Amino acid sequence: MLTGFLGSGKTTLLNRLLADGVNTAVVINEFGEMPIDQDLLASQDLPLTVLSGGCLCCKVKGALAPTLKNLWMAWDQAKDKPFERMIIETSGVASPEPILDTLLRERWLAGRYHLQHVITTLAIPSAAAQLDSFAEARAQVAWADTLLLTHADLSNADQHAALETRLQVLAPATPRQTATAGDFRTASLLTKEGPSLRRVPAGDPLPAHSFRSISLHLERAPPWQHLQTILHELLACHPQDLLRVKGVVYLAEQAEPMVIQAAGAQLYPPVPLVSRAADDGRGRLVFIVNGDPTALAKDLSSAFGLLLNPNAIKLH
Ligand SMILES: Nc1nc2c(ncn2[C@@H]2O[C@H](COP(=O)(O)OP(=O)(O)OP(=O)(O)O)[C@@H](O)[C@H]2O)c(=O)[nH]1
Repeated sequence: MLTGFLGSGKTTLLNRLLADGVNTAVVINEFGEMPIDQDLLASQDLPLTVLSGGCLCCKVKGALAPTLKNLWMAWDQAKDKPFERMIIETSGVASPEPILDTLLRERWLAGRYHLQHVITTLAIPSAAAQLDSFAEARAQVAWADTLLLTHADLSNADQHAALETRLQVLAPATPRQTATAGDFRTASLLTKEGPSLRRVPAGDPLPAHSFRSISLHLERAPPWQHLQTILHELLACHPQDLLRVKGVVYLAEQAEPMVIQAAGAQLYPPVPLVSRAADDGRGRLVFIVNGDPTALAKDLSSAFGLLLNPNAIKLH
């Protein structure tokens, strides 16, 4: 299971893990109503289930057991086994407990699947602040078998030290690895076994999330400079509430669709999309917000203006 806060590098790690050629079934959980992650997978030719529009720990928790049962049935009945392992990528705001509760306590599943390893990604520049602010981020660290510290190339010594101080308190004994620019040593991650006896979650109901998502479709292709300016301004105006931007858009100067990503204050350069699961020729952007999303929705509407259809902005 891969977990870790918004934008910390789960999908990047997933792509690295999938590159080893082992047949893998993937279950991706996305908080946003409009899923993006499946388009970001380098390999599209695998058993893939996307559970979107909420977290596996709450809104879509009920979908996990049936999904895993269906995948197991397909595996069991196939002559040529379609996969040898499964990777579950949780949403960035999911608490791992209810997911582990399903995996470890559901008798049918626990008798057929073995939970090998829980990996939690933490982006060094932003993780200490996220751990201070969000119980979900602390739970992701608490349940990890391995902590993978990412974005080392964008971090400085102070950020590293601040995170180390927090981890010494939250998970002093959990092994850690550091990665630079997505250069994960995946072979050593995959051969690791989790604990032979696992702590079983208490199963208590969790407090409700404070997170919401906004999704929109772009009807026109903006030049990158225009889109970049809009996104920079939105990130600057909403430093506390706008946690993540993710999407696939068409740009005026580019034939192929481009992947757009921002996490915290960091806007990443757009990357051409290699292949796309479903292509309707329209750009899609998802914004994950902490707290009331109405102020951001208003700003999105005026910032994107003519690029949008009326009623194109959806709050969830
Ligand atoms: N510079 C740098 N960028 C990275 C690193 N790891 C990931 N990224 C970039 O960070 C952005 C977010 O990475 P993802 O792998 O999509 O993060 P995620 O945890 O899957 O995000 P969510 O699923 O939305 O929570 C992408 O633009 C990645 O290319 C890293 O170590 N260094």
